[in-house]
Formats: sequence, C-alpha cells, structure tokens
Amino acid sequence: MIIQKLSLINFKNHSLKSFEFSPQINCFVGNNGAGKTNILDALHYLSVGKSFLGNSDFNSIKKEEYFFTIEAEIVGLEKTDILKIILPKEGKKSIKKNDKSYERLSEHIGYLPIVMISPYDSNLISDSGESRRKFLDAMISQTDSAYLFNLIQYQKTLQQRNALLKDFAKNRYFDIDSLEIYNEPLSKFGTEIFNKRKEFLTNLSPFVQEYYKIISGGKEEIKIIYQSDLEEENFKKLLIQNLEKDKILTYTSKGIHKDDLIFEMDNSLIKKLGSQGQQKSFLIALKLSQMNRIKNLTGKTPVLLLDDIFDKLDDLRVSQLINLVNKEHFGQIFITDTSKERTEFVVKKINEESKIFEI
Ligand SMILES: Nc1ncnc2c1ncn2[C@@H]1O[C@H](COP(=O)(O)OP(=O)(O)OP(=O)(O)O)[C@@H](O)[C@H]1O
Repeated sequence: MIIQKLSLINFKNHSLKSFEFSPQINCFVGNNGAGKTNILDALHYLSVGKSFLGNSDFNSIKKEEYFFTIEAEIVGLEKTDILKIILPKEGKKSIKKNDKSYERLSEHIGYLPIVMISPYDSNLISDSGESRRKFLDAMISQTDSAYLFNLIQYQKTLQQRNALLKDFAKNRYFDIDSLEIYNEPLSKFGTEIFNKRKEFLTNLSPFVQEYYKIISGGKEEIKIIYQSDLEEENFKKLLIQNLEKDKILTYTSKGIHKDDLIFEMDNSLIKKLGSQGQQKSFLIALKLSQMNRIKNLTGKTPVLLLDDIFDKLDDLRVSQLINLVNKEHFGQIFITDTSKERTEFVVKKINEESKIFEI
C-alpha cells in the first residue's frame, strides 16, 4: 500500500498541511519541535486509528481548535481509497474509507500496516516486562485474531481469580472448589498464548540476529530469550503448587502475565552493557524483523516510519542500514531528521525515488 497524498487540518501543531508523497522515500527535515514526528503520528493514525504515543485523541487536536481531520489517498494493487479520520472535540472519532464509516475500529486494522521505529522504542529495553509483553502481544495480534481472543479471555479470567483471592482474604474464608473453576480456563488460554509466543519468538529471533549483524557490521551478537513460568511446569500444576503463596499474596503469582523477554548482547544484558547506538541498532533489527513477518504473512509490505533514525548511529551503521533498506525493498519509507544536509547525503546513496519536505 502506498500513501499518495496526505492532508492535515488542526492536527497537533499543523493548522493546514498537504503533501504529495513519493511511492518510495519521503523525508521530513526541520528543527526540533517543528512537527516532523507529528506527521508520522498522523500516518500512524491512518493505520490503527490512534496516536503511537498512546495519548488521548484530544491531545492531537491543535490547541484552541475544535476538531482535527487527517485525510489520505491510499493506492493499493487494484484501487485507490480515500481514508478520512475526523475527531470533533465534542463527539466521537470517525474513520471512513471512501465515505463509509467503519462500525468497529478492529475492521480497519490490517488495511494499512505500518511499522514505526522511534526514539520512544527505547522504553522496550529500559521499562518493566509489561511493555515487552505489550509489544509482543501487539506483534502477534496484528496477524492472528485468535491470539487476541485468547489474550482477552485470559485477562478476564485472571481478574476474576484475583478478585476471588482478595475476597477470601477479606472475609477470612476459603473455598477451593470456587477457585478451581478459574484454573481450567486460565491454563487453557494461558497455554495457548505461551505456545504462540514461543513459536513466534523462535521464528522471529533469527531475523533479528541477521538484521543486527548487517547493521552492526557483524560487531556484536545479540540474543532474545523468552522467559516464562510455563517453561518449567504445565500451567495447571503451577496453579496448584502455588496455591498457598497466591492465598497470601491475594493474586495469581504464576502465569503468562509474568512472561518477559531478555535481550542480550554478547551474553550480557543489552539494558546494562549496550551503548545507546547498540540499543538503537537492536531495536531497528527487531522492528525490521516485525516488518518482514507482516510482509510474509499478509502479502502487504508495511509502510516504514523512521523517526530520528540517524541520531546515535555512527556512519558505519547508517550506511549498513541504507544498504539493508536498498537490498530488501522495504516499500514506502518516511524518515525524519533535523539535518537537511545529512538527509540529502543519505538519500543520494539510496537507489530509489525520494522527496524531501522542509517542515
Ligand atoms: N495539540 C497540539 N497543539 C499544538 N501544538 C502541539 C500539539 N501537540 C503537540 N504540539 C507541538 O508539536 C511540537 C512537537 O512536534 P514534533 O514532536 O513533531 O517535533 P519534531 O519536529 O519531531 O521535533 P524533534 O526534532 O525534536 O524530534 C511541540 O512544539 C508541541 O508543542
């Protein structure tokens, strides 16, 4: 899919802006705070109907205005569609394709896949396991609706089991039978999620390693390790073995809601030993692998958004990344950078049609 045209009205700091894009490389250059990332965020809205920052939609309406619109012409293999997102300050957000509203946002997901690489990704390395689980879940759900269903059911059941454990503690009472009602569905949904996560990471890891090797020029080796309670024992047994502990803690202490991903570089934690450039290279490799996976599973090449991509990368890594983009034909790409000269220099090396927009 190619984003051919984009018009913004009152979106963040942009009152009125229109662009006609190259089907290959598009760069936004300008000073800090000019609104380059905001344009990428508008493209992110077109893909999933919300900001990549996870903020409330109302923060995206330009200050002191009453609505925003994002309108785009999307060229597919067979036809061109008009996508329009309108958010009034008082009212509901609407997403329309060719003037027809979607009933549910989920019907739109997958129409225009986008992969974004941004400085905010560093949270994936530095934050708690929850952000890595969210990232993992988002990656798998993009192409697997059954996974999303299992995840929602698991979370509901977990909440109910935890509420019961709290209720027992509050009322100084315990009834094993009513607690065990939740063990069966929890282990069923949990085990399916565990198997999918394991399979997903087994398939993804070699790509991340390969991309990292290319970007770093073979300097370091990275590894992704999936850490789960279910590696040691089956889920039903775990729930039984940890019953006394759960009663004291008043929550379910074992399960896939405690899973984590360990990112290693040369057998040490990237979080501890990786420099900013090495961490960034790892995140780029991870996201490019995600992109590759979406492409293989859906047949659609995601649009690639590279926010502040050259910051913290040395010249070798920048040129390796460019070679990679050249070789793998990543489809339509949007890049932001503060330096026009650097962008022009980099773009010249890429063997594709490009446009540079000064913001
Ligand atoms: N709702 C809004 N209304 C008006 N301005 C906004 C709104 N939301 C964000 N902004 C402004 O947008 C600017 C940030 O834009 P953005 O992050 O796109 O900058 P950038 O060009 O990517 O900068 P950098 O080079 O520093 O990454 C800030 O000045 C911020 O105040």
